[in-house]
Amino acid sequence: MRLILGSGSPRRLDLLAQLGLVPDEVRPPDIDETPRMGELPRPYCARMAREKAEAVEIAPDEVVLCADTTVAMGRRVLGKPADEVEARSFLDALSGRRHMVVTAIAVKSADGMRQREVTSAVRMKRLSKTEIDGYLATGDWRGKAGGYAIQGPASTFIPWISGSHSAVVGLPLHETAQLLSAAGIMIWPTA
Ligand SMILES: Cc1cn([C@H]2C[C@H](O)[C@@H](COP(=O)(O)OP(=O)(O)OP(=O)(O)O)O2)c(=O)[nH]c1=O
Repeated sequence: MRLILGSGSPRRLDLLAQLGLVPDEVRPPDIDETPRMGELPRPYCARMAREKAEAVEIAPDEVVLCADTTVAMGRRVLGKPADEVEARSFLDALSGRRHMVVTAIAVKSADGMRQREVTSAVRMKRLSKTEIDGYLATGDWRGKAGGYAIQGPASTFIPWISGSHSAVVGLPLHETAQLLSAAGIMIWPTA
């Protein structure tokens, strides 16, 4: 079986490497990521992962892995900020509060689609203007759901998480290994 990573996220490539997997090809999907009116974060995230997998063409001997990470403030979806102004508004909203990070994965092969989603709780300290200004200046918020990345300088803002660290970064490795194995990708090579 050939493994296709249906993602342009360098984080997902790195996380996959932690399973000892190097994709045979990377095929980033191009879909409309606009949430529907009133769509809640978890169903939105699951829909995104599924639509990404549906958008990637595969041959009968290929398995494609797609994922979506969404930050949820209550019923509100915080996606990737379009610009620094939006990133600041996200950080203002997250400051001093607990939020959820949902990552959904979808694995598609000739025998169908398998999906999982993982929700983690993350607490962010109360941020001062100096901290927000300083963090925005690093540019690390770009392309990150909610306008921060737990694996970068924003980790100094996060005293506590409950859930899966790899899921917050972009790919829940436990569930990813399960779905890929079920689809015929060998994780632990036999001698
Ligand atoms: C919350 C959080 C998100 N992120 C990243 C992971 C994802 O790359 C990104 C969320 O955007 P996604 O839409 O999930 O993914 P993407 O657009 O980067 O890539 P693709 O659709 O091609 O798979 O936010 C972090 O790196 N660290 C974090 O702590």
